Amino acid sequence: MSGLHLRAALAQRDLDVELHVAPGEVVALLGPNGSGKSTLLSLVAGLLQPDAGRITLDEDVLLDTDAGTHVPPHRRGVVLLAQQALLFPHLSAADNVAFGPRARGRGRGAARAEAVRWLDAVGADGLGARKPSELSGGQAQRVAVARALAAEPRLLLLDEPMEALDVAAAPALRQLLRTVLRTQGRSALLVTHDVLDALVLADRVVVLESGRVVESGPTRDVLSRPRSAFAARVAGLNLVAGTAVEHGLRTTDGVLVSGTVDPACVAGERAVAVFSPSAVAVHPSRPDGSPRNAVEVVVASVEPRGEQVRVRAVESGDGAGLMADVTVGAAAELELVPGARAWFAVKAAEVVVHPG
Ligand SMILES: Nc1ncnc2c1ncn2[C@@H]1O[C@H](COP(=O)(O)OP(=O)(O)OP(=O)(O)O)[C@@H](O)[C@H]1O
Repeated sequence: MSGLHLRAALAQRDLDVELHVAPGEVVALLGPNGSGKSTLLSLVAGLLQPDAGRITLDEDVLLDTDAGTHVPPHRRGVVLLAQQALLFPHLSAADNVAFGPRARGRGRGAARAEAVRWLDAVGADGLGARKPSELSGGQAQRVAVARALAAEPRLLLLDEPMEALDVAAAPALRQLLRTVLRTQGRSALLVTHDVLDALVLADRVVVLESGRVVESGPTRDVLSRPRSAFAARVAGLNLVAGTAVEHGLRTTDGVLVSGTVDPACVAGERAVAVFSPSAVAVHPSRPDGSPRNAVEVVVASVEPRGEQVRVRAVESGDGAGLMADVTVGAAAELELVPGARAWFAVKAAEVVVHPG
């Protein structure tokens, strides 16, 4: 058995969960407030004890309530990166990062050298001499990431690491985490409220509701075809997979989807185009005029959603499974019923292409 295996029940938090993170896998935990996401991370980190359960990481038993095993947090080989950077206030940034290597028995010089390397890797070079009180929120979070990674955890626990950052700083940290998690094949369990974090960082999504796993699967499947109420609420986005090209992506069927390309995309590598169903216009025939992404679809279903109706395309062809939100009037006028043909169009400005 390898990777993380967890089975835990904690009545006080109404939690009863089984979870697996494979070696090198990044799993995003999604769920409403109070669904138990942070509690789960605390159990893995060893900050909380379940009433009953067993947690193993690779060949090590971290917890076994039957056998009375409880490995303390600092000997679990896991690191928890919280919303707030939680750096040691009296140590410089470099000493904060060197703390992990020192704890692993590295000499002062070697630990320092590792700290410099990690600060460099997270784009915080030049900040090593500063105390945490002299860092901005974004800088402190970068240093915290460096400190977490320098500890060489077997599993990285991320509790909404982007939450405390302003909107301007979040994309840079997201990209940094992506680079680190992908290139180094790190295993991680990521708690997030943000679909984009899950999409960009995670291989798999696990949805918690009321302390139970209600859905799990590859990120794109869960986000594009959500089965749980929560996933449907947070996701419900159109996702089109393909390969990044200069101004968008190309699907495996050769269809070009134009959009704004995230700078983290590399041409020729896997990417996913994301756009909201409300950005999709529906036409009876091929729309002309401004350059748009347009595809002919066969309507699979038409479901009321408040003031609007959601039109879903059949699961085959170029526009497989795409969704469009239109007014009730438009749906009637266009005679959008299952089996009908229609054109879905979305402006390039409404499409964002992310690494996939
Ligand atoms: N320190 C605590 N003491 C007692 N109960 C707690 C404590 N922290 C959380 N809980 C309860 O445990 C349950 C799970 O909470 P938890 O914080 O794990 O949820 P979460 O999914 O991380 O929520 P959020 O998205 O709001 O951070 C909730 O019912 C919550 O009220």
